[in-house]
Amino acid sequence: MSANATSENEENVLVGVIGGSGLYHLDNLTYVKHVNPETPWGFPSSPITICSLPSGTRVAFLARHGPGHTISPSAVPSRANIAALKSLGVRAILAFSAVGSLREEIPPGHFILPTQIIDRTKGIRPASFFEGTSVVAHAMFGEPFSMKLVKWLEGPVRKALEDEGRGVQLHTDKCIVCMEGPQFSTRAESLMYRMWGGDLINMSVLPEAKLAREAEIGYALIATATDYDSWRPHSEAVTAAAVFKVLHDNASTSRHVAATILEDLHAAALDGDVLTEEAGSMKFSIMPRSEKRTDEDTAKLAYILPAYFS
Ligand SMILES: CSC[C@H]1O[C@H](OP(=O)(O)O)[C@H](O)[C@@H]1O
Ligand SMILES: Nc1ncnc2[nH]cnc12
Repeated sequence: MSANATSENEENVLVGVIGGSGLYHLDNLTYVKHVNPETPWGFPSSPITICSLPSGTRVAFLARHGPGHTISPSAVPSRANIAALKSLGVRAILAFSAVGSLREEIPPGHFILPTQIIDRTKGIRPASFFEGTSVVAHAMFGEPFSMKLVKWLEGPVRKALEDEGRGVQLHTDKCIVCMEGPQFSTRAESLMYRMWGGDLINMSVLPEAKLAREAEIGYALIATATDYDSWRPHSEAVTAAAVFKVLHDNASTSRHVAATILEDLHAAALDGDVLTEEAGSMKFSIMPRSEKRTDEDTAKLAYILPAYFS
């Protein structure tokens, strides 16, 4: 285990990609190597693949559920995933996720950049790096995604989808419900989420987005619709089989989008413009130092926030 994240930053990888269901590799990029950092929160879901873009720029790829999809959404080691990406120098995360649609106008196959989240996880997932330590922190989460990053993504993602030519449309400003799973929702729940203002549903965006915020990493989600969940009265409720039918095409389009936009995203992250909301955001979220803070906790938290815990 390393002392802190930045001292491990030999790769100088600024952008990390998290792949969800169906997206287990970015094999349209050049493979460089695998790394598997042990963090204070354990090992990530899978070894992280370092890939190279045509210019030589490196990006990191992590399969959320492991390469053979062996980790259920409730058991994803999100703290280790986010900490491991931070240890490589990652400052912006582009996460992909298969989602159910709660809106008629978002059919399976469409892509979405959500801007809000409703938390329907059940409190069984460790959701903070500060949990179990002697340090209390309250991160801002009113805007759960990095709005500058989301706004930046809109143009390049839309263009990449148009260039691909499969007619995949992009929706913006949507609200995603994150449920616990692993079972899908009942029809009553699905209808309730629509009444609450939910547009999409998945089992993965939390606590990933919260942990990225605590680690001061810009985080945006590209949601890829696979089904209409269970709210449509005359249609079958969602099944895994229905989801699998769409995963392959969605993954192929996701790889195309990633390959098309990552070079510019890396440049934007290097420039810093898309990440100004995150940089320094935890500084005033951490409660004042108490005499109860242990050296062990300080060292642990230095792994993700060396600026405040060294
Ligand atoms: C395979 S259907 C349910 C599963 O799909 C989504 O995974 P991911 O977000 O990693 O693409 C959803 O969150 C569930 O985990
Ligand atoms: N309907 C759904 N509910 C929750 N997670 C999903 N992932 C894909 N489709 C989903």
